[in-house]
Order: sequence, then C-alpha cells, then structure tokens
Amino acid sequence: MPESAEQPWTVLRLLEWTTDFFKRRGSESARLDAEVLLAHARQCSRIELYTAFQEEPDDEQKTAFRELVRRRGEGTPVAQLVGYKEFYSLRFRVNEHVLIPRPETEHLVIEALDCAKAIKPGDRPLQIADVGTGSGAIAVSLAVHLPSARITAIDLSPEALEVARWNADQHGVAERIDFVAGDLLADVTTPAKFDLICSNPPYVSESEFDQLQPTVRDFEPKLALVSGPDGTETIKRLLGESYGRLHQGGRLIIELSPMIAEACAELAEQISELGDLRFIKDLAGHRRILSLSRV
Ligand SMILES: C[S@@+](CC[C@H](N)C(=O)[O-])C[C@H]1O[C@@H](n2cnc3c(N)ncnc32)[C@H](O)[C@@H]1O
Repeated sequence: MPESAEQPWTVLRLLEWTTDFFKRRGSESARLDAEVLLAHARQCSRIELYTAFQEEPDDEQKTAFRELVRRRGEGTPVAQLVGYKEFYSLRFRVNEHVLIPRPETEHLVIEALDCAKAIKPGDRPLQIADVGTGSGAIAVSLAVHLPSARITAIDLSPEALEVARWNADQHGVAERIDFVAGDLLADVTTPAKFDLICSNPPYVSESEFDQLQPTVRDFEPKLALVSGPDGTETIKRLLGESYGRLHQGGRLIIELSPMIAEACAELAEQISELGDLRFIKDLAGHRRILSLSRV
C-alpha cells in the first residue's frame, strides 16, 4: 500500500486498494480475500468491517494487514494466512501440511450421513474410516453429526494427523476418533471391518499438477494432490483394499476428479464385491463423488 499524506487509509480505502491489487495478481476472489485478511488483522468479523468503513485502523493493524497482503500477493492461500477454513459449518485449523478443505468435499459428507442413516449396526457403534484425513475435515464433521459413530482417521503424513487431532479436540470428538499413520488401510488392524469407508484421496495426475494454479501447486502439500501418471493410482489401490474391509451393505464413498470418473467407474465395475454404483454431482454438475455398496 503506498503511503499517502492527503487521504487517510480508512477500512474502505484499504479494501478498495487491496481488491484492485489482488485482481491484478489474478485472484478470483479478490474482494473476499481483502475482507478476510483485513478482518483478521483487526481481529474482528468480516461483517464488522461494514460498519467501520470510515475508521482508520491503527498502525499495528495496518502493519499486520500489509504483511498479509504481501504474502497473499505472492500466492499464499488466504486460509493458510488466517490459519483456518470453514467446512460443513465448522472451523478447521489448516497449515502447509494439510489440504485446505474444499466445498466439493461437503457432498461426500452429505452422502456419508445419508448412508449412515440406512445402516443399523445393532449393539456396536457405527464404524467409519476416513482414508487420507488431512485436516480431519471429513472425520470430524462425521463425528460431530453422528454422535454414536467411531471413526478411524488415517494419513501417511504425521504432520497432517497432528492437525486433524487438534481439530477433533476443538470440536469435542477426539475420544471417538482413532488416528492412524499409515498407507491407506494397510496399517489399520482394528476394527477389521467398517460400515463406511470415506476418502478424498489425491487424484491429480502428474501432468495436471504442473497446470494447477500456483496458489495450490506451490503452497498445498503435493502428497495431498498427486496420484501417479493419470491420477487414478490411489483410487485403484483403495478400491482393491476396501471391499474386504467393509461389512456387507457397507459403503465406499470416494471423491474424485470428473476427468477420471469414467476410468474409476470401470475399475470399480471389475470388482464383483462392489455394486450399486452411483455418482453424486457437484454444484457445477460434474461427477464428483463415487459411492459403492459392498454386495
Ligand atoms: C486430497 S487430501 C484430503 C484431505 C481431507 N480429507 C479433505 O478432504 O480435506 C488427501 C490426503 O491423503 C493423504 N494421503 C495421500 N496418500 C495417502 C496414502 N497412500 N495413505 C494415506 N493417506 C494418504 C495426504 O497426506 C492428504 O492428507
């Protein structure tokens, strides 16, 4: 922000200047980014900015904001700058070790909650696995909405599991989630079988990775994004490992890229123990969630 002797840097002026700056840097949500960062620097809610347009932030707030704007201008995602992201109406801590939860993944949570309603586990708790838990967005949301479920949250990354554990603790569900460091389901011994296996695995191909926006490619963990030459590698392994770990009638629910939806459906159809294949579309109308039953 340039120094200006004549005009004070009011909230409104800061927002307008920063929105323009972010637009020129290619942000698709320039005004929102500016508001979230200014609210963070002023330690207030976004809505409170609207009644403070003519106020001038103090020097400390302006210095904090300037630093946030600089880092956002270099590509750091807003969620990493403020340290959290809202997902399924819950706040999740995020850092450079975890994928920032995406709105598309809420469709997976909705499908899992719908499927859970239809399952009657008898006198044992409903058993759910979240494979590749990252920030814990799926595991924690399901635990909050299914108070009698037990969840196993798995990730290859110990740093991600730490974030997931912190989020589970914040939302009061940590005692119903087991955190396991491991490769897909290989290191999970108990329970032997699940009612639901959910996963938002990495599904970007190696060639697509280079085309990702720098704010994703250079700041979010590659381990969370990329899966082999065509993006299907992890899903293929998960399909192969999952059917033997599901109770009969249990469901496997996987987020994927619409670009590999057909290939993944073909892989699933080769496994006779999996059936009742359906896709759930995202808000853009693209096939985003693959849901299968253990027959
Ligand atoms: C796309 S992110 C999903 C994170 C979170 N579930 C969400 O939806 O926001 C994929 C996660 O899977 C983890 N992961 C990648 N390969 C894995 C594997 N083979 N076994 C377990 N976790 C894996 C990554 O570390 C990352 O946290």
